[in-house]
Amino acid sequence: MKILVTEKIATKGIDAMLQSGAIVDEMVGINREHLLEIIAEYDALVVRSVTKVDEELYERAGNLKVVGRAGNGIDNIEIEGATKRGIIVVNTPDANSVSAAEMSIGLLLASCRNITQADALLRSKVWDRKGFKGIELNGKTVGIVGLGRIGSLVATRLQAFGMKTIAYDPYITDERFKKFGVEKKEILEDLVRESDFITLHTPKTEETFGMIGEEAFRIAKKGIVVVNCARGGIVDEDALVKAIEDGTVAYAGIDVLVQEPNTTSPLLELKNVVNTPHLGADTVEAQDNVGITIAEEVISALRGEMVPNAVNLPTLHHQEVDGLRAFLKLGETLGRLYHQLEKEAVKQVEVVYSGEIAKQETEVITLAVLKGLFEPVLMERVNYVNAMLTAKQRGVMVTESKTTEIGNYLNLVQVRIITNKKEYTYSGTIFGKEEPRIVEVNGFEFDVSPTKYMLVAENQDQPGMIGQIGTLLGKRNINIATMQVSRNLKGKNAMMFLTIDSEVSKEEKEQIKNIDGISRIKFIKL
Ligand SMILES: NC(=O)C1=CN([C@@H]2O[C@H](COP(=O)(O)OP(=O)(O)OC[C@H]3O[C@@H](n4cnc5c(N)ncnc54)[C@H](O)[C@@H]3O)[C@@H](O)[C@H]2O)C=CC1
Ligand SMILES: O=C(O)C(=O)COP(=O)(O)O
Repeated sequence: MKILVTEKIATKGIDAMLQSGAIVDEMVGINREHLLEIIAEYDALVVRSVTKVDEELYERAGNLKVVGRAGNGIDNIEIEGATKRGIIVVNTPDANSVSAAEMSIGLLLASCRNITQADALLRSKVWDRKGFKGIELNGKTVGIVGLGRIGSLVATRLQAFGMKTIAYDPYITDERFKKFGVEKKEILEDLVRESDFITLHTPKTEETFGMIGEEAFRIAKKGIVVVNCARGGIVDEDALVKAIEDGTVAYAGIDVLVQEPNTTSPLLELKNVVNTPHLGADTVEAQDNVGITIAEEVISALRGEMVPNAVNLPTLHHQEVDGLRAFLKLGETLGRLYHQLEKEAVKQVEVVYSGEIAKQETEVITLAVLKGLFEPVLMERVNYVNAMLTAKQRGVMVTESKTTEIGNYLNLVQVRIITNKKEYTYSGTIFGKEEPRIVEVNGFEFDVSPTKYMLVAENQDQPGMIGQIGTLLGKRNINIATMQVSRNLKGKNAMMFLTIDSEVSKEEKEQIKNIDGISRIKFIKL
């Protein structure tokens, strides 16, 4: 495993990657041309907010499997290109939230109490207490745009300063507003009109870019304070400069700019703005946390394990991932069974979840089914990241259905594969905590612990069949671990499911096929 790190991350993070046996090349500040030249050598790339991870880079990165963003915002990473190629993108969304929230409050206080200006004057040997009269937070209204991880931390902290907290975030529930004691504003304009302070905590998206601009400053109270510790451009920089010059904005605290690095922004010239060079996440605690977390995630992702913070996978929490591991294995096994047993083009895949499992977030199990279904037959890499996209590209309709009713099993996952000719079904369950079992194939019931080598035979339900196959395998020194027979209608068809300890040669397969009464035999290798 070769990992390239292009931006400074904590030593603890690098050590964690090395301890896992990976080769880690730290090339902090590597230039673009050099990066494009060498990226093909690497399995994983670890970046912060500076390195652009885009189509051009993916085109050159033939071995890349994981992009690790040591931090939160992923606006420097093109997700679609990664998804298409099955490259998993992971980040550490929680690891630096507290630091970013504290920085936002720091900027707010520093700007409205003229702390940096006063400090600069005193350093120039002038003791002057005039001209620095600030404003208090107590009793004022702060408008928080985006009540996510950081916005909510800012809210509860500013409440301790005696501030009224209002927020605009149309994408979260009323319960979340209540939980944090924040008054909900249905429209941004209302928030802008009522706020004495506005602090931004949204991601940079088409919708949020420039959301605080000329129009907002036209309706804002005179003398407001604006803090942007989220992403450059969420507050329109030109409009902000104008609003500061005409007195609408009394103070601003700015940690992020559209163009970074940047030493020429007009905001740097304005005395009532406190500017910092994107330092929101720069604390010992946040960086240690980010470094260790990203190392663990990148290593897990390289090992093909589920990572809770994968950006291009369904959102899962740590406990959920742990609880689903056995189901992922089961889903993949059921998907694989189809292609080893049948050859017809798949039109539709329906995954039916019954019992306890139906209460959980099952999307990722469906991805495991698709991974199992497509991976063995496609040249390109198919994994959790691009399995759904692969299905779409192949015109395969994927549906999920759920019932919490418990039948014969506490949990049941049934995969229905529909082709132009017929429907095939494969069902499985989890026994105990971790043990996947195949319990049904095309209407025949079993209880099979899947193993690497298996043999499935369809035969006439007549005496002597089991004996003949058993004798033949025995003669060839192929040990049968388990053998089960299931029949649908007495005297008609039966299906045999054998788990065996070793592979079966071509010649042996032919011999079994020739046994009288066997209509079909398939060898399965998981
Ligand atoms: N300056 C720095 O060093 C740091 C900056 N950040 C940035 O802080 C920002 C917030 O991060 P988190 O709180 O972790 O994100 P989050 O995803 O937890 O929260 C963002 C919130 O914004 C809301 N939102 C999205 N579009 C919106 C819209 N159009 N109008 C109103 N609300 C909208 C979402 O519903 C969500 O609740 C991000 O831009 C992130 O990149 C994060 C860490 C450090
Ligand atoms: O985590 C984030 O979103 C940040 O903005 C921090 O960026 P950085 O890792 O300090 O370049």
